[in-house]
Amino acid sequence: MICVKDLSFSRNDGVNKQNILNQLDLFVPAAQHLALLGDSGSGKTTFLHILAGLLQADSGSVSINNQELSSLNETELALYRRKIGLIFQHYQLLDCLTVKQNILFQHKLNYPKKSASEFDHIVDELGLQGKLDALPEKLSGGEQQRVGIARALLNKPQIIFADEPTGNLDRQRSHQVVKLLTKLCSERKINLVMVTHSHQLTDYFDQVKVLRDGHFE
Ligand SMILES: Nc1ncnc2c1ncn2[C@@H]1O[C@H](COP(=O)(O)OP(=O)(O)OP(=O)(O)O)[C@@H](O)[C@H]1O
Repeated sequence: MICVKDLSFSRNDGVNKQNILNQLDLFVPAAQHLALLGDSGSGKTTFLHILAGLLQADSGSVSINNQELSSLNETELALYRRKIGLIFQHYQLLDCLTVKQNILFQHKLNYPKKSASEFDHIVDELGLQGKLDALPEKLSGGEQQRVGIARALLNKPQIIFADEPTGNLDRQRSHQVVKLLTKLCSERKINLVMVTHSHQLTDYFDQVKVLRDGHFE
């Protein structure tokens, strides 16, 4: 569950102050999926980073599953970040590692002593069986993004934040990836927040918000 109240964020380069997000309110019930749209520069990534605990708001509150992010110290924030999944436009895979190693990488860092019990199942659902020993450069964009999704899901996140995960894919692949991502999140009751430029992809979501000039339309 995501609850945002009266959230504002600005950037200050020492000379000028730029208001980026102004008094935003948002409620996404547990397990629901939100699509976040808006023109380039409207603040979508900034908002996503605040929800993910990577940036701190100037004012207002962000509560994720009843945990107020501004009240967390650095250690608690690090623990919070372990419980979320991040998916990026440019996949952020490690070029020198195989698909299998990429999928397991974050899980190994977060939980060195735990086995990745869902590995086979997730790889199967994402159709990556035949690709496990390949390097990312040998994969298509859609396949690389499915690796990114597998890596995020393996940590059993409570929430997934996806920043334009289809930004590098054609229309057909975009639909395939978003359909799969929303299905897998629904089955696992994961909250999903996805930034996109595409209105055509919003049909897969419970809620759609559009950012304009720092406000929700
Ligand atoms: N590190 C930074 N330093 C200074 N300004 C920044 C920084 N990152 C973003 N901005 C500014 O904040 C505003 C919002 O940027 P943001 O990346 O959140 O927009 P966006 O809606 O995600 O854009 P896009 O769709 O192009 O990715 C923009 O005016 C941008 O120039």
